[in-house]
Amino acid sequence: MPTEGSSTPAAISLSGLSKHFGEVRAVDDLDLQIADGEFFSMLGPSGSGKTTVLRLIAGFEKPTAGTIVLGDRDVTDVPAYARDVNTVFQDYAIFPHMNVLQNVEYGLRVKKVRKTERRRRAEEALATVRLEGFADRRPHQLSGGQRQRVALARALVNRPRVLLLDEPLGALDLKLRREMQIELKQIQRDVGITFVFVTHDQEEALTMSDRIAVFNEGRIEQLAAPVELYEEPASAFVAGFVGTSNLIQGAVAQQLVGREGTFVVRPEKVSMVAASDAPPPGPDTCVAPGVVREVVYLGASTHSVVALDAGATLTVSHQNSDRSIEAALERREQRVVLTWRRDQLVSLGGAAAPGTSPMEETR
Ligand SMILES: Nc1ncnc2c1ncn2[C@@H]1O[C@H](COP(=O)(O)OP(=O)(O)OP(=O)(O)O)[C@@H](O)[C@H]1O
Repeated sequence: MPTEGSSTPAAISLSGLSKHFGEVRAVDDLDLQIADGEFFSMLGPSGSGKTTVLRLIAGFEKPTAGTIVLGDRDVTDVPAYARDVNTVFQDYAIFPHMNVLQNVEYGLRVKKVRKTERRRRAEEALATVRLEGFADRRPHQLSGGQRQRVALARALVNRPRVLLLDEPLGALDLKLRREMQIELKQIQRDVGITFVFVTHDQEEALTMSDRIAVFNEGRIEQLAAPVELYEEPASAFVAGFVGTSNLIQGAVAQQLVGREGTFVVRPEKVSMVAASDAPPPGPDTCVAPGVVREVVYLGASTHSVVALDAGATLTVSHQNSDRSIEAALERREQRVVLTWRRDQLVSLGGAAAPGTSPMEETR
């Protein structure tokens, strides 16, 4: 999977890629390599340029500058239909008047593949997406998740080198979406095709990806494996976009951490205790008294938002496997003490995170 030092060429290489729409720099001087067989996600807020990158790779847009190489072929000036990629969109794009099998066969028919071969490959693709037995159904007789699988089979049947997926699960309800995330990852592993997946849902990206690029204003803020992205965010923007972040900066950092800078500590790394149980601050431990402002019960976990006497507001998360331990403290206006290990602080350079309030972040 990794590109560096590998002898196989990257599935996709973007160099100095830009796309401007008038004044808007939708994609701004992007360099990116995606490895063969990788499940790669582009994550970012609305308008950050993810879809435009996907459309440039597909050939639906012409770059303002830069090159696009698929494998060892420069396709920058190659039209969309002649590129070895397929795209799956959120809105399925399957033909309502054809049954499932005809839908899946369609691309092969256009390419004039012989009937027996066509049938064999379509049935294989339907098996891959676990839709055997649905060949004769019409799209309106399928659930949303099944329709999305037909769209996926339609793309896979062409055996593209690269599959581009633009928020393909966006129209599904949360439960189905979670199931499809796991399934999509399994299918990708089975077929071994490079998947480039666009989403603004950080949990979805963390669940499925080998690597994730976090986009902000047409540029990549950080490119890393899910664990690294979450545990070691490179900027306040990434910390704020991936997971719930607690920022400690300015005078508060000076007081709680003992030095200047901007720091992040994740909510599940912070403990909330009664003042009488608080440890003394030490070289390894940060200790911060405060008042509980909000309590958000989320089923498996509870988030408490605590206004620290030092000035910052932090979110604390704990699992509800043992409700007795912290439940007594989870009351608004309760005085508490927050503690965390100093080595669980991530030190950040740069500017502050986007202005989400702690309550928005917990939901
Ligand atoms: N055809 C177009 N004409 C003008 N501006 C465009 C066009 N397509 C995209 N843009 C602009 O380019 C920027 C990036 O858009 P893009 O769709 O790539 O973002 P995105 O990260 O995919 O957002 P979303 O998650 O909402 O789809 C936005 O400011 C958008 O308004």
